[in-house]
Amino acid sequence: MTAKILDGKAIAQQIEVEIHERAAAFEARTGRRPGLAAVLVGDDPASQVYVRNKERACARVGIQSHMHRLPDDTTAAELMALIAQLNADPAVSGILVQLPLPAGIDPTPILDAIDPAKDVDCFHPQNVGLVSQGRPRFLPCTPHGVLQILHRSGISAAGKHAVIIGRSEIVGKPMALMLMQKDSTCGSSAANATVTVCHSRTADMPAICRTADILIAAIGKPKFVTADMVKPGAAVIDVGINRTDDGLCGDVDFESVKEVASAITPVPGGVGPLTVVMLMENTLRAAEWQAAQ
Ligand SMILES: NC(=O)C1=CN([C@@H]2O[C@H](COP(=O)(O)OP(=O)(O)OC[C@H]3O[C@@H](n4cnc5c(N)ncnc54)[C@H](OP(=O)(O)O)[C@@H]3O)[C@@H](O)[C@H]2O)C=CC1
Ligand SMILES: Nc1nc(=O)c2c([nH]1)NC[C@@H]1CN(c3ccc(C(=O)N[C@@H](CCC(=O)O)C(=O)O)cc3)C=[N+]21
Ligand SMILES: [Mg+2]
Repeated sequence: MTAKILDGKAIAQQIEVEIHERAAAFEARTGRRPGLAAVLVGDDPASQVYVRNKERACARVGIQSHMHRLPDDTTAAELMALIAQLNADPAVSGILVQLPLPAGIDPTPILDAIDPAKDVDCFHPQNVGLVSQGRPRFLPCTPHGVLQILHRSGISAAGKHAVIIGRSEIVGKPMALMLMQKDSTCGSSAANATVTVCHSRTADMPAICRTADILIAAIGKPKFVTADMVKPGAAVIDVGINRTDDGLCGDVDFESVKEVASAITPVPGGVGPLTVVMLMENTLRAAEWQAAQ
């Protein structure tokens, strides 16, 4: 079997059209644009790329982007002062602090200081709690993007065994929460999957992965998932983005796994573009709620 390639870029473009229309309606109704403040501290090259992609997406869908590029010797106190200013600014609907922060700054108090109503990454404990309880205010961008890829490709997760490799707060853990939800929480079909989460302490991981109908890799290790770890006919979602000497690659060994899987996301052009567009959705959602207050 040769897998169907799930074109994340094309799916993201479809969703962008929908968001563009909603953003235009918002502007017509309120006389102002939704605004996204992005804070980038330091000069990490990957972060520069991601933030630039987010800025460009804002321009395409009709969201005003407010960029804050700060030097890598910025202090935690300076960052806290900026967050307070953005929290109070009515032109700012959503706030994103790009991770990782420079080594000297603990991200937790910074992220916790973001107004939960503007927390478009869905990192604030209040928003994570709401997702966990199945009554989300925002949905975390990358896991939401993965669900959109599945939904818009006609791959139902209901009753399936979904195996996630990785338990980070940004990808693996919220992915598990969303896939196990009973009811529809994201405007796509209810997930209703049976979920297993693997991590670096998991014993006999290849055997667990081979039982997955849907295998989601969020590890951060190039080509970690090989064909022998994949059940024939499984859908494989590659969240990983690794910069190697041969360029960008995912956590999945695409060339071998595509011969076993029924569907697979490429890197680039898979999950990444969905992460960006779901951030746009959250920013618009934030603006709509704030306008209704
Ligand atoms: N496409 C997109 O939009 C996004 C892509 N990414 C990419 O996804 C990848 C993962 O990101 P992120 O979740 O932030 O990464 P983290 O480094 O925070 O988490 C990696 C996870 O993988 C687990 N892991 C590491 N090595 C192994 C191993 N040998 N066997 C099993 N599990 C292992 C870790 O286990 P343990 O917890 O035990 O340490 C951890 O839970 C990265 O490549 C990142 O660049 C991230 C965010 C968005
Ligand atoms: N506060 C915060 N929120 C995040 O959502 C966040 C973050 N910090 N830190 C880093 C990770 C990673 N991430 C990506 C965003 C866009 C692409 C993306 O646009 N990818 C394209 C292009 C990739 C490229 O050219 O490098 C693709 O996969 O096709 C990827 C990954 C968001 N993250
Ligand atoms: Mg990708």
